[in-house]
Formats: sequence, C-alpha cells, structure tokens
Amino acid sequence: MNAVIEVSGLTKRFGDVVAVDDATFRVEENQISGLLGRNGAGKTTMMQLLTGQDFRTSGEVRVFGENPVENSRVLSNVCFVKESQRYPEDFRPTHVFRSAAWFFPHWDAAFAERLIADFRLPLNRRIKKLSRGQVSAIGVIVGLASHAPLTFFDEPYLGLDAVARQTFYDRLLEDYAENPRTVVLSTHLIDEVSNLLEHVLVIDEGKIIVDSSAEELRGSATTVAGSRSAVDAFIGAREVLHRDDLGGLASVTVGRLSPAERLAAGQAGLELAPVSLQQLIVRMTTSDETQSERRRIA
Ligand SMILES: Nc1ncnc2c1ncn2[C@@H]1O[C@H](COP(=O)(O)OP(=O)(O)OP(=O)(O)O)[C@@H](O)[C@H]1O
Repeated sequence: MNAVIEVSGLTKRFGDVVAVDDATFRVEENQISGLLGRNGAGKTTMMQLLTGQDFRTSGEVRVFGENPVENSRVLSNVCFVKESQRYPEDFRPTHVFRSAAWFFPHWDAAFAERLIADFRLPLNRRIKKLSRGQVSAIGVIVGLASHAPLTFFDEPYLGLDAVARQTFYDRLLEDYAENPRTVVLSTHLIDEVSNLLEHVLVIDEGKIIVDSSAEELRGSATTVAGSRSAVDAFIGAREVLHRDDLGGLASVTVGRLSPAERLAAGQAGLELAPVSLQQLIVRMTTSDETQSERRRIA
C-alpha cells in the first residue's frame, strides 16, 4: 500500500503546551481514517501540520511524499474542511461553491448541486445569516464535491441535525465507492462514524496511543455478562478493563478472546457482546486508568 501521509517524530509546542508529542504514523492511500480523541487532544493541530497551515517544532511530515508547507503540488490535492471555517463578510454559499471550482481541480459541480438540494442549503442567503448547521453544510459539501485526493474533515458537522449527518455519511460512502480517495475524519461522534472507518488513530495529550485497523480494534475487547459466579469463574486471573455488578449479575469487559474462549463462555451460559469503538476509546482516554488500560488493550 502507498502512504499518502507519513509522519515521524512530529512535535508541535505552543509555549509550554505540547499539542502534538512525538507522533509517528502513516495514512494509507484510499482509506477512510478516523483521527479521534478528547477535547484538546491535538487533532486540529495535527491537521494544521498535515495541511501546511502551521509549522512543526520538530519531526517530519510528508504528504504525497513531500513537505506540505507552501507546496502547491501537495496542497492542490488537499481539501481541509475546518470546524470554524470563516468566510468573507458578504459571502453567500453560491460564492463559496464558485470559488471552490477554481481551487479544486477535481471539483464535481453536479455532485455539489445534488448535495445543496440534499442539505436544503439556501444558496443566496448571506452566510452570516445562516444557521450553525447550514454553515457546517457548506463545509461538508465543499469537502465531498472537491473530490480532492486527500480530504480532511475536522469535526465538520457542528449543528448538523441527525438527518443531515446521516446524509453526510451516506453521500461520503456512495461517492467514496465510485471515487476512492483518502479521507481523514476527526469527530467526537465515534459510534456514528464507526462503520465508516477503515483505520483508527487515537490521539491523547498529543500522543498517538492507537494506530490500528478499525476491524482489529473492534475485536480487541469483549463484554462478558451473566451470573456473577459464572463470570468470575470465566475471567479467572484475566485483566479486567471495566466491571459493572448488579445483584447477582456481572458484566465485565476483558481483552481479545480466542475462539476457544468464546466457545467456553457460551458453554458456561455467558453472553458475549462486542465493545463499541466509542466505549473502547472512552476507556482508553479516561485519565485515572488511562495508562494501564492502553497497555491492556494494545
Ligand atoms: N495557538 C495555540 N496557542 C496555544 N495553545 C494552543 C494553540 N492551539 C492549540 N493549543 C493547545 O494545544 C492543545 C491541542 O489543541 P487542538 O485544538 O489541536 O485539540 P483538538 O483535539 O482539536 O480539540 P477539540 O476536540 O476540542 O477541537 C490544546 O491544549 C490547546 O489548548
């Protein structure tokens, strides 16, 4: 596989704050990757560095094999949809889409038209008069219709309602199937995007703590539920990631189970349930147990 992004030992400091801390990872071509993490984890800073909008303190960044900073060869192939995108004072959505056609060599005007209808976006209303969700829809439309070989969506749907978010996921997947490209998506709505993601990067306090295929990650923990005595007998000396007890019942999250262990759990009358990506990430990035859980899940 070809790496579209290669990052090595990347660090970005703002005074005393280490926003990105010695990050090393690759993003493969034509995959949808999630860049996930808590508030202030370093997601936006990472995207700024990858799109040449900020300077690194140390380390290396390669996008399409080159340094992205002030590099038009790289940047003409990149679309960055930001959460807090600002537009010129008197701009209307129609102005944004007309300019997008100049900026993005692969701009798909017909697709943009369809998305404008899907999101019911008023084209000729001043952007400053639009609702928060309508402003987000502009960014989402630009990101999708740009057909840029590398597209970053940084928490793109502030204010978008559930229908509009589902429209975004559906159109992204449909279009990605026809026009494969590399997408990096940062979001807090992890469960909503979980089925979209092929690869997951989790950043916490500037450090990349997970770099894994989404499928592998999903199978990396299981919840075992049943009578407390049967659960305790099954888990034995296993490390427990999370535990809930209710009367004589217990529900315990443990790491990856082998097929034989799954069979044994079934024979012991226990129920097994996968742990959602969101639950997993919440547990990995919750402060007091963070370090030990990361080790156990990894
Ligand atoms: N220009 C700056 N000056 C000082 N500190 C900054 C600056 N930009 C970001 N930071 C700090 O760097 C850290 C990472 O911020 P960043 O915006 O990358 O986080 P994030 O993961 O995108 O968060 P969120 O999910 O809340 O948007 C935070 O502690 C933030 O306060």
